[in-house]
Amino acid sequence: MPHDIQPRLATARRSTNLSGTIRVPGDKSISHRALMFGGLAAGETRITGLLEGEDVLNTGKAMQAMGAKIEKIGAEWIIRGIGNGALLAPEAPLDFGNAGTGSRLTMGLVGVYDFESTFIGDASLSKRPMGRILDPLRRMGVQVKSSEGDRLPVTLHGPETASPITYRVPMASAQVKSAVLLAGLNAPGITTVIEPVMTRDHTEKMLAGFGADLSVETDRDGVRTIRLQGQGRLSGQIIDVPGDPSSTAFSLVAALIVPGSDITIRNVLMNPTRTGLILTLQEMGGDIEVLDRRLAGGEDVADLRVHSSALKGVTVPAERAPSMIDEYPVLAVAAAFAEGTTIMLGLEELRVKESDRLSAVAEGLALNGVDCTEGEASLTVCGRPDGKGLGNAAGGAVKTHLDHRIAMSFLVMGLASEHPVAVDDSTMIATSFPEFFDLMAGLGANMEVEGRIAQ
Ligand SMILES: O=C(O)C1=C[C@@H](OP(=O)(O)O)[C@@H](O)[C@H](O)C1
Ligand SMILES: C=C(OP(=O)(O)O)C(=O)O
Repeated sequence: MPHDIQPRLATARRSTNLSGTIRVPGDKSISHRALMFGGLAAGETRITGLLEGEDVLNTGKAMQAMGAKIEKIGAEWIIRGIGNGALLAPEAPLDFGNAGTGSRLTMGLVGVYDFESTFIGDASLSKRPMGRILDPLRRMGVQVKSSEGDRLPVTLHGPETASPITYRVPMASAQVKSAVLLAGLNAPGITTVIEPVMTRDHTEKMLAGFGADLSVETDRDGVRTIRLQGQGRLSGQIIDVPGDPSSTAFSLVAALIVPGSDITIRNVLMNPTRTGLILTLQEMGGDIEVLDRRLAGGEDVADLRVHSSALKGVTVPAERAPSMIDEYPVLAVAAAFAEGTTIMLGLEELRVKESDRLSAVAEGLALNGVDCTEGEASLTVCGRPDGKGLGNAAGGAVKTHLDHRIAMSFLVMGLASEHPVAVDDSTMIATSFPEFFDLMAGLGANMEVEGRIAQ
């Protein structure tokens, strides 16, 4: 587990001419759901392209603890599911490590069962708010024991029969939407989720693919109403997981800011609920060609060809936040190399990720010489296109707070800064992107991980 491993300092240094063709690992959101729904559905699910990051593997372990059979044969993951409504009581607490998605979706999935399930995680996950999931579960009749402020550890015990609810999601969160829908799978009747702001729609699409009786209606204002008929049959599927756009973001921004770069990233998920970063970087003047757009397993995918570009500052509207919520740290890095000012709005959800990403980014930028201002829910970054003076000549390391995206984003920053950029811990990168260092090195990026304990 990453939280038992000694932190490892990592440093990135100025690089030139990144080049080559890569494939990033499978999408994390789809991978979690593939294991969950495959573990729940009757019959066999076969998955290729699964992200083998620690977050996703913890979801697999939780499904095994509740009765699913999961094995890897060659490149394929083969799941024998237990059948909707038939999960077994886990004998020990379910440990989700660093993963908000794994823990929150599983709370919905199993919390409504008439037995006890306990959820634990690492120091980062234990600080994150779980009330957003526990409130709708309480309304469905679930008894909840939680730590102060509705944090982990959490123990749930569902009623004999869960009550289906109508729930308006109070914040833009695919995890909350998904948890309520998954709870609805085991409640008789129709569970309705109203989503005022659209977030990633993998749960809806994939549940329908597994055979759930689910409908989505969108009104003129874009408010979505998702209705799920509970206690239906789900059956095993064949899933090929496309490349993760959130992992793609790091090599994409690196190629834009490192002079002389020309890279291609193959098989990237282009679901429109996930492409806000690409749109924003294109608006900033980023040369990103979207090639061979195609449909694979019900999802849009494409290859991206990226050349280094002179970027300019833009204002990123609040409405775009859900489609790029995990990409703001690396967008802030791109903004540090853009001409002029970039203003990012609608960032309140960044405060409750693996770290308070808004303050972690602002502190890391300031440590490395970038002029930036942290607002309550906004970030303003004044760029320096040639990277002159950026980085930390004294070797000061960015505090990553157990947050993989902070670690990877600042390592990307070091590739175009005059001075090196160091991060205090790179072990968490394995939660979402174990191949990060190898892929970046293959493109010619100058990064190193030290085998010593960070300060
Ligand atoms: O549903 C998902 O797979 C995810 C939803 C988002 O979280 P929120 O629902 O908290 O916005 C995102 O940040 C996370 O990485 C993955
Ligand atoms: C927020 C993230 O994940 P999670 O909520 O699953 O921990 C992320 O991967 O950036």
